[in-house]
Amino acid sequence: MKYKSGTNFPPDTPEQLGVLLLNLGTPEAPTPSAVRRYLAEFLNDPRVVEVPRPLWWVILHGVILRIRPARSAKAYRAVWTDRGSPMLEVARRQAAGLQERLLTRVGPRVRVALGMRYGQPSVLGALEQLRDAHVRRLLVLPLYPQYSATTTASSFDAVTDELSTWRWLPELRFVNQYHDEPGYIDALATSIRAAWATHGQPDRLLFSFHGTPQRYFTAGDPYHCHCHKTARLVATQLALPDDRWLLAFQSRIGRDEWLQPYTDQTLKAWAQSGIKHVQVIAPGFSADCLETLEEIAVENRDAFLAAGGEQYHYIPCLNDLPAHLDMLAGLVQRHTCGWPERTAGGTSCLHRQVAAASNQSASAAVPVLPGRVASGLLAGK
Ligand SMILES: C=CC1=C(C)c2cc3[nH]c(cc4nc(cc5[nH]c(cc1n2)c(C)c5CCC(=O)O)C(CCC(=O)O)=C4C)c(C)c3C=C
Ligand SMILES: [Fe+2]
Ligand SMILES: [Fe+2]
Repeated sequence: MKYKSGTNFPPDTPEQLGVLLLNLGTPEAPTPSAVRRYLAEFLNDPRVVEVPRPLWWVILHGVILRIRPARSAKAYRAVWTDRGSPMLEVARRQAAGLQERLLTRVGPRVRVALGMRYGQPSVLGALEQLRDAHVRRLLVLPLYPQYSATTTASSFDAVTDELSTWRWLPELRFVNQYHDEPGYIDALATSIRAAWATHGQPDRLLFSFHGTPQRYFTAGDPYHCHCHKTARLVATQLALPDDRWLLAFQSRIGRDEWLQPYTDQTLKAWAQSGIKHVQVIAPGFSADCLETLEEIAVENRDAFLAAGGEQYHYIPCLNDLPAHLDMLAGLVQRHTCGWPERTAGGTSCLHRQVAAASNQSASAAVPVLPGRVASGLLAGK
């Protein structure tokens, strides 16, 4: 048969709400061969590298995949732990923490699965896991606060490519971005305040975001604007004067112009101009990874100190901080709002049942719907 099916369920099997948590992915090992496999998949994605395919194939296989894997593997070795790649380890904790919160807030019929856009655990495996748990409504949540076609849209492609091979599709919703979500801004501001409490206020705070080629921005990608809005909202919440912070873009690859200013050049210029104490936060990364733990926390630190800087502090990503997971759970609740649930007796809109339940109890507190997926109905926590 052309289209795939999952397990058959008896007619009264309760349906589940599924949350597919996605992140970029990471190599399986910090070795040149594993990194080559990872980069071959990642850099072959037309959302990431918008260059005509035949030309890109020659550059990728003829040059990049011959040189970069060994260099990147060395960097990966510097951040690898006994538990593997930091990004994957954090992602597992994020998925478990989100599952736990949703079980409490939403009810027993909600499943969280983790998928990586490139590598393992795969998007395919995560979708199959949810399908086999009888998920009939699926919320896809890519862990990229700022929308970019290179990341967010690429996650969408991976999900829909797989779903296009299925016979019975779930209902589908997709979180596009959460760059100005109040809980996210609060969590970032809280992390920065904690760094100030430990190290004092720096001369400058740098918000460093992963870069993208400038031409993607010119072509209409909103990523640059989302990054700026995130940084501005955090700075406003901290009441930081404009001359005490800046936004910059890191991780540039190749010779094309990428979004500016560049993180490494900015830090070096600051040190050379006599700025002694900086703190760097990377709000676009939902989990610490190679780009934060090696590039920001080691490489850029060394460069800043070598250029005359004296104090350099990297403020970790939100990772599995309770405030981060609470924000993600709230986001899931809001984005699943109004989803009706199919019950044994037919389809019923839980909105109406919640309204009825809260009419009965004047407190209108979080309504308890035993045995049902109250999913988005309990929006706003
Ligand atoms: C070549 C183009 C790349 C674009 C465009 C790009 C955008 C982009 N990436 C992230 C997040 C991450 N990128 C990470 C690693 C990484 N990124 C690229 C290339 C592009 N990224 C490469 C080749 C690599 C691999 C490492 C290397 O060889 O330098 C990671 C870390 C993954 C890990 O295993 O820890 C993250 C996270 C975003 C958010 C983004 C656009 C907005
Ligand atoms: Fe990247
Ligand atoms: Fe990098």
